[in-house]
Amino acid sequence: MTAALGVARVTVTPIAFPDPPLLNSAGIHQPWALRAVVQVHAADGSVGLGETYGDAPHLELLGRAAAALRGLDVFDLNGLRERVAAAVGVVDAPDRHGLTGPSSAAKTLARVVSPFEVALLDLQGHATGRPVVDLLGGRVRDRVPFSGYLFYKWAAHPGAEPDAYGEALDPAGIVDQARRMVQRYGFRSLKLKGGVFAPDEEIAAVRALRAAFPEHPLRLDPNCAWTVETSIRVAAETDGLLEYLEDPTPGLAGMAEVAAKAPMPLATNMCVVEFGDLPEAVARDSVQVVLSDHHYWGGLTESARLATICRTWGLGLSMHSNSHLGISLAAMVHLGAATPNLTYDVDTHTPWQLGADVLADPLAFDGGAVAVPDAPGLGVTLDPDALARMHADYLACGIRERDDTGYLRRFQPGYEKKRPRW
Ligand SMILES: O=C([O-])C(=O)C[C@H](O)[C@@H](O)C(=O)[O-]
Ligand SMILES: [Mg+2]
Repeated sequence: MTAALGVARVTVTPIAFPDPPLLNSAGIHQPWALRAVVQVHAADGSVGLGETYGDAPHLELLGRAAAALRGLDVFDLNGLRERVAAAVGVVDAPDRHGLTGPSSAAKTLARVVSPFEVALLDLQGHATGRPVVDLLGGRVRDRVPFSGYLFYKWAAHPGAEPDAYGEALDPAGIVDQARRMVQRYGFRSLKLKGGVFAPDEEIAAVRALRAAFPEHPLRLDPNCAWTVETSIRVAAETDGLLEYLEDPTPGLAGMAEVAAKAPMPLATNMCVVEFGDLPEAVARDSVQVVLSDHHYWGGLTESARLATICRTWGLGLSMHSNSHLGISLAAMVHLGAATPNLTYDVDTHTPWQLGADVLADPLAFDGGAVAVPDAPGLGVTLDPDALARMHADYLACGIRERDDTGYLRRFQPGYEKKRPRW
């Protein structure tokens, strides 16, 4: 038997990168998105990478976990979970925007474990000479398909220069954005982030997308901005237009009421957000598609277990995404490639990072898909200069917690986050 490979030390580096003014049901993205890069250094000098949220309360918990990992065998993922659970304790650290649904101690713990688990898998890959996809069960596809993620947005943050995508505040703006995104990345399905304008305006945008892209499967996600009644009405009016309707209304009970009448499947990354949510969701038939997200489901191996549960209960499966960089994209690609029942194209914010990355060799999109790397581990390499620059941006930007609502309130003082709003 080969000797265990122990963790020598762990670093967690908070970083920031420019984020366009994207609107959602919580408000608007701030000028900087926060992330944290985890580097797990093994005793043989190899380094595993992970990426996660960079909000201050989360960073504090990451620090506690990082301090507890010395000597852990990089193959001992159960040991990782035990150590992190002991270091973190029972803590519930919700995010302010609420775009990933309710928080709990179990979900908080899963969020803290995740980047370390990805980094250990990266290390396992380096130790064995195998890509992470092989450690997750082997590849069932060579390319992972993504959907183009469309947002209502301002042309620029107030006082700043417009970004490359410009303004999108009506159906024509959304169609124009979709054209640019499809042209540049080749996406073959499209998701509109809704919950920003009154439902009829968003239905009009979906109709305009259908007219401009007759072959692209479409999705609409208002992040729980609608009542049950509004959701049922919108579902009826978008019959035949959407491959799924994502999180129209809050909660498993409300979603079940909508699902009973909606002509299309309902998807969620807001009401099934941890394993404990699944029994009720299945019993009520609240959702037909689960959007996993390794950042809050506890990492890649736990997300693969979620996929098995979805298959058992006949649930569709895809992946949720919020602002992320290339380490997370690589992790999503390996997971997507190892998941037989990935039934829909995966979400990604990659176009919205406008080229920023911490990697020397970010994975590229071709025909809307990303080829699964063959190199050992995640198959990506950190760019230490980029990391240092983005850490300096973190120190200088002054943002310590994502707050879409507070930022919008600066420009629209009466703005309130309401779920449901309509
Ligand atoms: O429900 C979703 O798809 C998201 O929450 C995705 C992103 O978080 C997005 O809404 C955002 O960041 O504004
Ligand atoms: Mg969603």
